[in-house]
Amino acid sequence: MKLVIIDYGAGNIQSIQFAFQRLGVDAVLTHDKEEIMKADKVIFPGVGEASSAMQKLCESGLDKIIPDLKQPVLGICLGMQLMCNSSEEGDTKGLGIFDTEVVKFKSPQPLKGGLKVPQIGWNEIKNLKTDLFHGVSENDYIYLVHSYYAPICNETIAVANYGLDYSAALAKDNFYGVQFHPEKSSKVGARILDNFLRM
Ligand SMILES: NC(=O)CC[C@H](N)C(=O)O
Repeated sequence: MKLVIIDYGAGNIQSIQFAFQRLGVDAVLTHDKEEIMKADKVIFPGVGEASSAMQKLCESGLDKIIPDLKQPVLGICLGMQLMCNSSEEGDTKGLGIFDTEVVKFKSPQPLKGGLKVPQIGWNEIKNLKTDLFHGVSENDYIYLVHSYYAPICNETIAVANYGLDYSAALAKDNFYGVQFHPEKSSKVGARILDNFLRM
């Protein structure tokens, strides 16, 4: 099984690579289009600011191939956000895989209970759908760091609440995206990555 992590200069890729190592799988870090297209599974990571990450992706030409990939693809955090139609962050046009627009948590209102933006820490996931969450329980905890979120939509496969319900994960066809960091989400995160490897 060949697993690649797309390396376009905007990823937290080493921690993801280590997480797969703990599952016994050596992931290849690459920006090579052929290698990405031939892989069995693809991870699309991302941390930082949306428009600069998207710019790097476009400079590498990878924005053209990702939407056409046929194997299971998992976007993580900013990777998931860039798979949506757009992000409010830096007024960024996304890859248009998930049919939704990423927006910012409004601070301090309407967030209730003095919630701070960005959300940093552990939160619960619920309304879990698809085999990505096989063996994961409703209200299990995952780890997140983000200021922007995808609203609930037809492609939502997990929900989190931070002042409002939003998409903790999205799926469409062979594409999956998680707003949280499975590589930093302890046993639950490891289970989700393992489930992805079995798709
Ligand atoms: N942790 C991150 O890199 C966050 C991604 C994105 N800029 C957000 O705030 O939602």
